[in-house]
Amino acid sequence: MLNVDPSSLTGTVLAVQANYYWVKLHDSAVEVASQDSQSIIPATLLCTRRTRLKKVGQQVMVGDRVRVEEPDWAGERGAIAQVFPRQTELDRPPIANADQLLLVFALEEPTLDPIQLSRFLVKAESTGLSICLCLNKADLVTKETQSEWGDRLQEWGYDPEFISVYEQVGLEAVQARLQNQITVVSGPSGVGKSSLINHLIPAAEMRVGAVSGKLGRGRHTTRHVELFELPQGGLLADTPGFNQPDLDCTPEELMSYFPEVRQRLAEDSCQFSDCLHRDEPNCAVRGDWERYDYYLMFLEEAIHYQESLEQMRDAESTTKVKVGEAGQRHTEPKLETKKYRRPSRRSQKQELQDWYQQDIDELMTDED
Ligand SMILES: Nc1nc2c(ncn2[C@@H]2O[C@H](COP(=O)(O)OP(=O)(O)OP(=O)(O)O)[C@@H](O)[C@H]2O)c(=O)[nH]1
Ligand SMILES: [Zn+2]
Repeated sequence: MLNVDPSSLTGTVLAVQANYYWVKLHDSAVEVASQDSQSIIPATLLCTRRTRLKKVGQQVMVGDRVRVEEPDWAGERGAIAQVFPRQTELDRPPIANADQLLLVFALEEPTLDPIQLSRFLVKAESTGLSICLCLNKADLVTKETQSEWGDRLQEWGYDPEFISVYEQVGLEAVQARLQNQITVVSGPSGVGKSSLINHLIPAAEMRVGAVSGKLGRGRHTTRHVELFELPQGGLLADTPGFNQPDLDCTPEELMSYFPEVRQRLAEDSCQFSDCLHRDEPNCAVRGDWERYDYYLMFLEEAIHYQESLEQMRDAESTTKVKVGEAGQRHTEPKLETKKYRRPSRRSQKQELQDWYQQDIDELMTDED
């Protein structure tokens, strides 16, 4: 008979497969349980979800902190009885309570492209998580190139780690930034994400990897999300975060994703509250900061995005749902709504940006 305080048995969901959840018990829970039980307390339990949770539609995500009931220590089983409120929630990959993104780029092979990097940074900013930027393959560039990039990125508002997985340089600093955090890895293809992950998570820790197969190639094809334990504490999602750097943000959102804009608006304000920082008079943001042109380029995209949102909204309000005889629903246009179409305005910048997008899409296409 167990005397464990039922509320103390908490853990974090590391992986989800069908209706099963791999829950890593929190150290405190293991400690309490060990005092009360003769059995060896396993580090992870394979859990089901209580019917009660299913009934209220409570989903369980990787990263969720949960309370487990009715542990079967010998069988290493349990049941999730409660999901604690989430601090953060990512869509792609679906992960709860992530603290930060580990954005990995290479200095060479492929050559660091400031526009592609900015695109990823903007996307990373849009998650609201903190960003740890790692520039890998430092072995391929000179110290001067590294310090140039270092200064440049400081100006952008970032504090990158220069690393070389090959030469094992800078990896302790990365480890320190991952400690006790839930981190999601992201970055374009070929920059060394897998190499870095394999370094950070020793093979011995990959036991849970049996859930999804080995970490490494193939992890992209499964679209399976799993958190791995870092030896010094903390969890790392093996699935690279967003691979599609479509910005999908409105102009207003976009500006908040540039540290340079945030900083300028904290010190001063524009004459117009809805200033897009393009050519409006008395703008506090427009200026000779390096990424201002990228801002303008992404702004075009954000404006298009907003327009497409508005068009969708218009389309919704110009159709009505009809219910047919058999109860089937279909939409048909409402009468007498005036139709207006915006002239498609494709500036040079937009074309340039499309070109980059195409480039990135090609880069992003996995082998699967
Ligand atoms: N010179 C150098 N090459 C590296 C370094 N780290 C990784 N590489 C090489 O870069 C290539 C890509 O590494 P991966 O770890 O597969 O990169 P990835 O980001 O996981 O790539 P995808 O699986 O396509 O997303 C491989 O040939 C690695 O051996 C490094 O520090 N220096
Ligand atoms: Zn402005």
